[in-house]
Order: sequence, then structure tokens, then C-alpha cells
Amino acid sequence: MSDDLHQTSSGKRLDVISWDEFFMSVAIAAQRRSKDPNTQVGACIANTNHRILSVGYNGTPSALNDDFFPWGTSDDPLQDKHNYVVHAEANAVLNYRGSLKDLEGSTVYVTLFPCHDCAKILAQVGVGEVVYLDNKYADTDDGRISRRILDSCGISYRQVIVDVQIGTGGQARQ
Ligand SMILES: O=c1ccn([C@H]2C[C@H](O)[C@@H](COP(=O)(O)O)O2)c(=O)[nH]1
Ligand SMILES: [Zn+2]
Repeated sequence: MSDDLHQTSSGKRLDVISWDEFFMSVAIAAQRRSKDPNTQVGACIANTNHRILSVGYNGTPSALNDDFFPWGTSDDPLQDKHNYVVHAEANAVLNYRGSLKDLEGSTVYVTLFPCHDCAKILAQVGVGEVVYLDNKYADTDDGRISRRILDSCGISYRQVIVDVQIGTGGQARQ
């Protein structure tokens, strides 16, 4: 090893991003596709061989024209976005085109701690670990139920702090 902290004596770069940073960066990039004005969520599922299996973000089902559905909340269930949005983790599972068996033991990188519905879905497909960025609903009943589900199903979870720069965004197209 050379004295240089950035490369070995053979010239190999050492200051590469970690796997956590890499997969969370993918989740953050996916999050930026979300049309939700209040909370954007991205998820990236990686297997134990450090391969990305699937990615998702919170959005309406693709056949549903998201220009004509509400993006706010309302006492009227027909006008509340929560009743139309598919969650990021659910989309990541649904977007996977291989056998769901491949998801067993995988790690889900998600920009927001999974809600209790997503916790159930992740548990049911056998996810082994959840790595999250934010947990703004930790002190809600939903957060407590979610942790109870993950704990009971033996799914570990941990928070990571990543410092990534991903593009500058642009004009939303579709
Ligand atoms: O596990 C989760 C929890 C929530 N989401 C999505 C669903 C909604 O689009 C937003 C939450 O909106 P709020 O205005 O903060 O209630 O986040 C998700 O994808 N995964
Ligand atoms: Zn959810």
C-alpha cells in the first residue's frame, strides 16, 4: 500500500463510495421521480451479492393518469392522495420481474422508514434488512406498529446518513 490514502501502490482507487451510499443513492434518485408534493420516497432492493434487484418510488399506478388524481390530503377519501398512491417499497417489490424468492434475505434501502403496510409486504417476501434515511413518523402509531412487525419477523433495521449529490433535477416531464 502506498502512503496515498486515495489509492494503493498498484493505482487502484480507494476512496470509492460504500455499498450503503451506493444503494441509498439509487433510492434517493428514485425518490426524486415522485410527484408527491409533501413526501417523496424511494426504495432500492439489493441482494447479498450487492446486485440491485429492483427500485421503486411512491406514485399512482402507472395506468392511472396522475394529472387527474389528488396530490393533497382531504377528509373526503375520494380526494385524498393516500388512497391512490402505491408506496415506494410496494412498487419496488411489484417492479421486480424475477422470482419473488430472490428477494428473500435481501436488503431494502428506503428514504423513509416503511409504514406498517409496507413492513407487512417486506416481511411477506422475506426481506432480511431495512436501511433507512428518515423516520419522521417514528412517534406515530403507524411507526410503532411498523417496528413491531419488523421486530416480530426478525427483520433488522438501521439508519444511515449519506452525503450524496445527485444531479440538479430538471423539468418534470411525466
Ligand atoms: O412506507 C411508506 C410510507 C409512505 N409512503 C408514501 C405515501 C405518500 O405518497 C407519502 C406520505 O405522504 P404524507 O403527506 O407524509 O402523509 O409517502 C411510502 O412510499 N412508503
Ligand atoms: Zn408504506
